[in-house]
Amino acid sequence: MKISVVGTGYVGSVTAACFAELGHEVICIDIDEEKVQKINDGISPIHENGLGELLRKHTGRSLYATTDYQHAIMNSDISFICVGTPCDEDGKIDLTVLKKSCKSLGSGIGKKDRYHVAVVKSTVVPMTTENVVIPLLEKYSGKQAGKDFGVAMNPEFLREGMAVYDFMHPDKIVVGAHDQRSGSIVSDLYKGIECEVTRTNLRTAEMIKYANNSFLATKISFSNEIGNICKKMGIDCYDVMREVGKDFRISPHFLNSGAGFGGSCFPKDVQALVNRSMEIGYEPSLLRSVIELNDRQPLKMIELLEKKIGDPANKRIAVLGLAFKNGTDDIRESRSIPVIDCLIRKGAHVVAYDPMASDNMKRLFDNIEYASSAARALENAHACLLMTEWDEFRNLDSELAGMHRRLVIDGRHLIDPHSIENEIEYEGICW
Ligand SMILES: NC(=O)c1ccc[n+]([C@@H]2O[C@H](COP(=O)([O-])OP(=O)(O)OC[C@H]3O[C@@H](n4cnc5c(N)ncnc54)[C@H](O)[C@@H]3O)[C@@H](O)[C@H]2O)c1
Ligand SMILES: O=c1ccn([C@@H]2O[C@H](COP(=O)(O)OP(=O)(O)O[C@H]3O[C@H](CO)[C@@H](O)[C@H](O)[C@H]3O)[C@@H](O)[C@H]2O)c(=O)[nH]1
Repeated sequence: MKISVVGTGYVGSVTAACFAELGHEVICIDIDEEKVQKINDGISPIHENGLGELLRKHTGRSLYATTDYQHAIMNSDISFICVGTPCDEDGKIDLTVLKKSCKSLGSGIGKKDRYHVAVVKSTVVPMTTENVVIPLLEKYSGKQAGKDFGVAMNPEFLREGMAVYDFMHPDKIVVGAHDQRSGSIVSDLYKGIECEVTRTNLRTAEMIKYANNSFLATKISFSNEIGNICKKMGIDCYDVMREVGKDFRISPHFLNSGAGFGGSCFPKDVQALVNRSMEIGYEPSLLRSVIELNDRQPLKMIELLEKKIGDPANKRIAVLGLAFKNGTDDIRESRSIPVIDCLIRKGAHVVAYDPMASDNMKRLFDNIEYASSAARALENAHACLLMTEWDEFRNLDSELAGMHRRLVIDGRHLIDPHSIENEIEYEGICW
């Protein structure tokens, strides 16, 4: 099939490259000329395992990028909308970019005499496709959804760092459709991937994505709550959760207590669902607590630090890990951000290190020191805060020797407390 992908950020570039790998012809559309150029040069616009290889393999053959919506729509049969859907200041989903892309897509569909299917892949709160996307497409195309063009909603469940693998080996493929014909066209695109396609309606597909992310975020906040209670009683919560996870009804995944969840999805998606629930007259008290606990959790790192060293003012504090998780340079909603912010306000001298994300963090904090290695960051530091689950932080040893005080506060349970040598003081956020 001939596919166009609108928005070639994280999800868009992975979707485009993976559909090309499945044998489809793909045109990427973006308003960012730099991204378009990168894709046409076979360079990945984001840091993601395996994506560069796929783009090098398919660019110039079955895949290219353009800023020209009209050209892309004319030369494809299906368009996947993969633009960002952030939250505004009140936590409400911000559909500005989605609406703009629907306007351009609608105009393109209006000028076409062949059937075209518009597919929402962006995460949107339930009923957005029905109440916002379809009316805009109809308005700007002058055509009728279901009759002249098709509409579907196909949420994406990939994880950053594992995005290509997740796209090609999904647990589920969900296709919500306005009409049978669009649903079948979208489902057929996934032939070649070993996974059953679940067919449903538009709003159910939208809700599956929010329920999925909210449940995973709830598992993390639940584990953090148990971890905080365990810490107060001297119980090892990691021993506890390991046993809890053996229950097949629970599973061992996403039970790792720590400094909380970050990233471009969980925080904004749970928040958007809370907001949408309030709009329809339901108070989502559990989801609110999930967010509140997650907001408080990183500040526990500071509480532990102050308990150990007192006022951090003028003390050199090493923050190891800036990315929101390992395997990515993405710092969106990273739990390091509130920690660094708080340390700066308290007058500490912050020295940060991350194997990938320092350049991104420099755009947010240009008033802290950035080190080129963990060892450099730790030189003469009064404490080390471990914030991201990078493997290289699991075996810190000689690096700790240069510290002024060998105090490690572990926000990700990276170091086995039982393996700690005598001269190192260790505090786990939940241990
Ligand atoms: N990042 C993830 O891991 C992930 C996973 C699953 C779902 N999602 C969802 O997918 C959507 C996209 O997320 P993302 O992280 O890929 O976003 P992103 O910000 O990385 O990418 C969005 C892209 O859209 C482009 N864009 C902006 N305006 C445009 C327009 N008018 N026309 C065409 N392109 C335009 C931007 O230049 C950018 O390249 C969101 O709804 C998100 O919630 C993200
Ligand atoms: O036991 C755990 C597991 C994760 N995390 C944290 O949770 C956050 C998110 O991790 P992860 O889910 O691996 O990353 P994302 O790439 O944000 O992926 C999530 O968000 C995507 C966007 O919606 C979804 O598509 C994915 O299915 C969903 O896992 C990170 O800060 C992790 O440090 C924990 O604190 N404890």
